[in-house]
Amino acid sequence: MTEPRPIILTCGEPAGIGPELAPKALAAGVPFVFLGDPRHLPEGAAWAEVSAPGEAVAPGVLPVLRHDFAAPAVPGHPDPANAAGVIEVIARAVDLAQSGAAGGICTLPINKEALKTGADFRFPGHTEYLAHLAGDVPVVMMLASTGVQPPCRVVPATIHIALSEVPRTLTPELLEEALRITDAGLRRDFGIAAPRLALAGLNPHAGENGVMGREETRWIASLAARLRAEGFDLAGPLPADTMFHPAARARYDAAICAYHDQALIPIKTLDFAGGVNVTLGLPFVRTSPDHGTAFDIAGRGIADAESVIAALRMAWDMAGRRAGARA
Ligand SMILES: NC(=O)C1=CN([C@@H]2O[C@H](COP(=O)(O)OP(=O)(O)OC[C@H]3O[C@@H](n4cnc5c(N)ncnc54)[C@H](O)[C@@H]3O)[C@@H](O)[C@H]2O)C=CC1
Ligand SMILES: NCC(=O)COP(=O)(O)O
Repeated sequence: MTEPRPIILTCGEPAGIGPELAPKALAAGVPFVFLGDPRHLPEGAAWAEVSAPGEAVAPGVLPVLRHDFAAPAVPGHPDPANAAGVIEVIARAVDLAQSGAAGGICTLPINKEALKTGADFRFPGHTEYLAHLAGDVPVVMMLASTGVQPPCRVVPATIHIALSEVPRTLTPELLEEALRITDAGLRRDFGIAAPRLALAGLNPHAGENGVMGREETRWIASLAARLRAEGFDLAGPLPADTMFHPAARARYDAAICAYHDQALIPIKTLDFAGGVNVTLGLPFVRTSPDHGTAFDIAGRGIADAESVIAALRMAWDMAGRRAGARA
């Protein structure tokens, strides 16, 4: 039974709210170190440079593993010169987690457009980039609430693609993989011994027996039946519009949805402040706040730190479970 190593908090987009959230995140009360350029922290923030995760600093002081960027940050205005630094920080955090020097990573938000423009970043987000860095392993994005009961946990089986591409991207293989990774992730990282899964249909009313779309009758229902026969506790395909009220959420531990907004609208509506984004399937722990770079408020000091605090605590819990320190 050993406590895990500290979590790495990656800086994300320096022109977003990430850097101003880092000092506020000390309120999480779990060991972590900020990986980024200290010039991007808010003026007056108490920070101290460390050379490795876990090096002691005074209470209330943000430990910083220094990563020098090309340019200072102007809130709300991403500098293309800094895009490479953002990407390097994520890769460096993964190295630290993979080597065992860190217990896991918690990522502050990146701006996908800024990375594409500034560094021709070819991944739609952290999730896909982390899967690549881990050796192109299959993963799923799960968003988990911490501030509502019954909890809301959602997995979009397809992620950052155009809505018009969803029906052809959502294949039986992809959906089955998402269900299996979610089931395994809930057991491994959330201590849920027998996960109850709920599967959303693709179409309104889950197709209503083929009247409003045929994917459910063509293959989704039979996939669900096969997995149930194998032992999965799996309901569905269900109409997505009635899956997220409290009585419905009480019946499952995670909802597997067909596409991004079907999954993320309910959780961001129910618990924007306390939502945490988790990547399941990676060989290391990764969480993130559920919000983005919020350029509209960056630099004003008003960004709410609840989600990053919840994300750090969740990463610490997951790391503890993997290290055998928690049940
Ligand atoms: N994990 C990540 O790296 C994520 C990155 N993004 C990226 O962020 C960028 C902006 O995305 P948007 O859709 O505009 O979402 P957003 O979450 O950045 O902002 C949506 C609205 O919520 C507010 N908001 C967000 N976080 C807040 C906080 N902590 N406290 C107070 N108010 C907050 C913003 O001011 C804005 O009005 C995009 O490039 C997107 O791809 C979005 C989500 C996650
Ligand atoms: N909409 C959720 C989101 O953009 C998170 O993406 P990722 O960077 O965590 O892959």
